[in-house]
Amino acid sequence: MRRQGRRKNIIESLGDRVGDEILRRNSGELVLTLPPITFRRWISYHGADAGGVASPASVPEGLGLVASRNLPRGEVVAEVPKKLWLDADAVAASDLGRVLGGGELQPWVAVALLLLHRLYDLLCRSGEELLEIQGTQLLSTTMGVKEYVQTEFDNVEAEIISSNKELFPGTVTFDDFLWAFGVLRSRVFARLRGDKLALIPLADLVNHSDDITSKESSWEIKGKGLFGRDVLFSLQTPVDVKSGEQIYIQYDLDKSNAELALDYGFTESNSSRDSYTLTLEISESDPFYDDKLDIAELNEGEIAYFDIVLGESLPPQMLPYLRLLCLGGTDAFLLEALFRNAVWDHLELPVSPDNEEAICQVIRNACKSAIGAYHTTIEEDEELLERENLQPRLQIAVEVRVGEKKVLQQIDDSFKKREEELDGLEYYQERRLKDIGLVGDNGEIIFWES
Ligand SMILES: C[S@@+](CC[C@H](N)C(=O)[O-])C[C@H]1O[C@@H](n2cnc3c(N)ncnc32)[C@H](O)[C@@H]1O
Repeated sequence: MRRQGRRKNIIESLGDRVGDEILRRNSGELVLTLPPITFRRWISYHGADAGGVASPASVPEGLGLVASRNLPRGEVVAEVPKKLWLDADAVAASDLGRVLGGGELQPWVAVALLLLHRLYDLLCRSGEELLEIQGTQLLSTTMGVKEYVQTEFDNVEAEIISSNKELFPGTVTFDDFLWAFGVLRSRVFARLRGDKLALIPLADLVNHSDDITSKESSWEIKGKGLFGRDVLFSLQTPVDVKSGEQIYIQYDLDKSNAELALDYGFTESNSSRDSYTLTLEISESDPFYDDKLDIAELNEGEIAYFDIVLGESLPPQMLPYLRLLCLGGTDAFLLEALFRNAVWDHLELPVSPDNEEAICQVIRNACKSAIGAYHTTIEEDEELLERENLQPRLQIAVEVRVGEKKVLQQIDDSFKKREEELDGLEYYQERRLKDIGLVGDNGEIIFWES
């Protein structure tokens, strides 16, 4: 499902003048105005199509790469020379590079500006509506991302865009900048981020399929020519593909549905994509705040984030962190400096019934309040998903929120079960008495022989 209807395929506009001819504005939509044959010629002119093995074509996911003959797994389907990439070097070599000098802009901001500079007269200005994601983590992440992009935009707007009107003659709005950010998020290959950030024309047409489960990367950067001087991006098909079928890769096995929705505008039905990030933090009003903070910093840090995946067990560090968070009363001796080196080892196992019960309550209350913040129930969402003709955006939002709720429900259920099992657990004092030989393996008191 496509997130931004206004862009068709940015790649044609990135490389050179031939590309600039291809995109034209048509009732606010970016459209491909040159016939695909011209685009293919442009690609093969630059030697990027690996001998015509795969061609850009219209597919259900928008544009995609289709095999021109039967391709065995590992066959190279695109080889894109560095001169066609949109990366920090392309920025440096452009008019924009001259203006930026060796400035300190983050790589993505520089590339986003280049994108806007090349496309300035083509952008339409429709604002992007938010998904129907009330109560979800996706909403807070989306809002966080928007705020971050807004801050970056305010800086470059003041320092670069408004003072270089010859490079940006139209009005560049926050929406345009957000669009450029969205293009980068959805089209940059996972390991090509940060300083290595680059948009790779042609290769960026490859769509994702969850049926591709191999962890191996489908691409590499190679040197070609004399002494490997010509760097190129080489994309291979991860599986056999028949002639006429689409080539797919796996974008990222580790991304949750919320991340897939945010980055690419689609979700997967695979339950391992349903996840919830629990954020745990020591309360400043905790009477042992300072000691707990010192201890937390030895391990997870002041704020701990735990990604919990549907159907999988809790992250191993979560219970020890929760034990620390809830430590109090007679158990507070573990916070003393004397125990500092061993405290995390002690927290690996149950400390006391009170502590373990407090953990269950804290988590169950947090789950209940998070579930209560969604404006629909799991059942209502499932009913919605069964409806035909659900708007794609609504469908994504519902899939993300129902997945989050299921994970929260799973966490609540597992702590409910734990609450019922508290009597059967072994706690610190018992372990201690066993260690010094005062209690036997079955809990019996051992008396000294006379
Ligand atoms: C790297 S681009 C791939 C080319 C893109 N289809 C186009 O038309 O330009 C990534 C975007 O393709 C679309 N896409 C890729 N795989 C998809 C999938 N399995 N389901 C739905 N959309 C997909 C999404 O819009 C995503 O943001």
